[in-house]
Amino acid sequence: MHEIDSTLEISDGKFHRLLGPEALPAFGDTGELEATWGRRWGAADEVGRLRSVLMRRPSQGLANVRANTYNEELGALVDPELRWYWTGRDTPDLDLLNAQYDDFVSTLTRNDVEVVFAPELPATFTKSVYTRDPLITIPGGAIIGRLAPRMRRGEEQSITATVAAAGMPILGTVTGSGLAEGGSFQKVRPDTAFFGTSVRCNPEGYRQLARILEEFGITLKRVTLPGYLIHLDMCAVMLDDDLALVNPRLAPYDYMAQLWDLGIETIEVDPREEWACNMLALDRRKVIMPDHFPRTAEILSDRHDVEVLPVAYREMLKNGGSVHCSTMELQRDWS
Ligand SMILES: NC(=[NH2+])NCCC[C@H](N)C(=O)O
Repeated sequence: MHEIDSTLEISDGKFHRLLGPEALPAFGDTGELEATWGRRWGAADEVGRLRSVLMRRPSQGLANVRANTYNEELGALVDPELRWYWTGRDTPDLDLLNAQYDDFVSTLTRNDVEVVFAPELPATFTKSVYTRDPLITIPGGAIIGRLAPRMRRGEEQSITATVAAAGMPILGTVTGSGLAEGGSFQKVRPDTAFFGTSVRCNPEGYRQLARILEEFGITLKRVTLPGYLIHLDMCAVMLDDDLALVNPRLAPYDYMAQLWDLGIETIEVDPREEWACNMLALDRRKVIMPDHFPRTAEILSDRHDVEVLPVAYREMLKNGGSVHCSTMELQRDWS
């Protein structure tokens, strides 16, 4: 019999046919994702059982916020080099900030949520605690955005490395002149998400995200945020598949009308608690929310059967973001 000498003859056809390609099941098939990437990464909505979040501890650079930088007009301490702002006249109480942050992390871990930490960045990255913004997640993986202001540009690389090191697929990256921040992205249905364009999220960022999401069967609807409002997650939060909490003084009417068209009932924050929408759902009708919005919390628990887990988080809000801004879901149950 003729022996094949593979260093002289190409023998491929004889066995690659047997070892043939397996394009299907496709990447996003749940069994395929689990077998190839270790688990069912990503999330189809913002209310499914939360399994894993991305966080980063408050920047040590907040120690550089100086009292003599108070800007009367803006009501905040503002860095002359534009690397930070901190609302009010007082410098950050770092002990309080860190203690409140640690309590928030414990509340998550006590509720069996895995916390994946991105590493500390250089001191100029004073807003890097807000891991909501450098990326978005959908079923199957993450899409890395592109942050708008110079004070945040560069967080993307460390987020990419952290997500990849966790073993999660990266499905795309916003490039070119696109600006897209995760705080302005909201999943409301497995096939529908919203993106608020703003001073931080431009039409080109929308165009790129919409194109990537189309591949995954998700339609991205654009709404324009009013004034200088930076992110859609200040306007509304999903509490259940068909229930959202909104702040009608911030949310574009057009956006609320589209929620109603999707069959989503909206309830409103107490008007004295403008920040109250920025909370994190652990599951359907179960949320973590800062404890200084008692009126809205009462509306949720007494009238809508939402379980509210309060955390003290007020110091962090002076940096311009709350509990939703401080987390990005890497995994929620989806099917
Ligand atoms: N998802 C959010 N709403 N993030 C808030 C980030 C706010 C932060 N002060 C910034 O300017 O970047």
